[in-house]
Amino acid sequence: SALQYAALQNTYELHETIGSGGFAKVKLATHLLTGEKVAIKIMDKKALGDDLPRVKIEINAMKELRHQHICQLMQVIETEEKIFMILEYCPGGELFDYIVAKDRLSESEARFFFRQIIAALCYIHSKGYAHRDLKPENLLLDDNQCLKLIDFGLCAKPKGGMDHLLSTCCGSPAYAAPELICGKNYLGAEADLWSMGVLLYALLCGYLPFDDDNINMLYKKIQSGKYELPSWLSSDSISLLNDLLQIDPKKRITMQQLIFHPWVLKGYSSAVDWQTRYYFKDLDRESLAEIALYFNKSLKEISDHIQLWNYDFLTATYYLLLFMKMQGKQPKIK
Ligand SMILES: CN(C)C[C@H]1CC[C@H](N2C(=O)N(C)Cc3cnc4ccc(-c5cc(Cl)c(O)c(Cl)c5)nc4c32)CC1
Repeated sequence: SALQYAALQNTYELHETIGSGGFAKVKLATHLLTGEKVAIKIMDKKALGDDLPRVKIEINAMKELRHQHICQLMQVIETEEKIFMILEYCPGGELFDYIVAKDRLSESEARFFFRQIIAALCYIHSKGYAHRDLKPENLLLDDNQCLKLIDFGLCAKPKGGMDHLLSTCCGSPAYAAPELICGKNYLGAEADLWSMGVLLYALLCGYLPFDDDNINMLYKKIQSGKYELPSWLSSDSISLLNDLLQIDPKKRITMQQLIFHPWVLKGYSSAVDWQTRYYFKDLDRESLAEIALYFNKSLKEISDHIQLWNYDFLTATYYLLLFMKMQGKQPKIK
């Protein structure tokens, strides 16, 4: 009811529900100061129960990750009952639906998207995170064919760094690496690379390499590492799939090799440019000035506040003005 969302009053105008994921509801909303659209993930703490830690993991991870192919977390609001995550809006919806609508993608379109997925994962791994739930449902499209990775509820940041073994068996079975489903300790990065192989297969074929209604049969198929090669796959695609879908994680291609793989380079003049394009060393003066003007504060006061990265309303306003500027719009407050 409207009362429940008092926390959003005068800052966001809520619109329709655009999706729901397990214990969350995602609503479209408008950030009133800028008029920009956002997605608000709304969770009820009681309903979350022992899933609450997953939400904290997702929030803490997303606060550290800033990248053109990761859905940006902009603000977090916590009340007695609710947690609200204000997120970058992705009007294009799920990559999953895009593939289904096209049946399957051409090799060049699959490459166009797969290079973006490589960039996102390469960046996440460089920050010491493994995603662990890679699948087309967790890759959204913005309004110019850019992919945005979402759902960091299962991500892991191993204490001892990325060469530290993980043990939790998680993620969606059809995308899970063999070493992960047979309960062995595994490396997050290696498991993500297997999932990228399953994802690439889904992009190129329009269906999954390993699939079965019976979970045990599914596990057997995954552990066999055998999958069908439809006639339309080029030999280059087959060789990359083979490199990614290696049962033995030590034989699986690494991220560093992947960004230079011939299939990934084909038709492009350069390797995958995976570094973040979001520059936060110094803050954007134009966006700061716009906020300072509106709140009648000094530039220094606003700059000092934004530098705290509290993920409050000012953080969201700053992110949205910055994104407006990156889209070539005037970063203006209404
Ligand atoms: C199948 N999933 C487990 C949930 C599903 C919920 C709706 C969502 N969505 C849609 O399904 N559109 C069709 C529109 C849409 C537009 N912008 C979005 C922006 C962010 C998110 C988002 C959702 C969740 Cl659960 C997150 O954890 C994060 Cl980090 C981000 N979802 C969006 C979203 C896609 C995913």
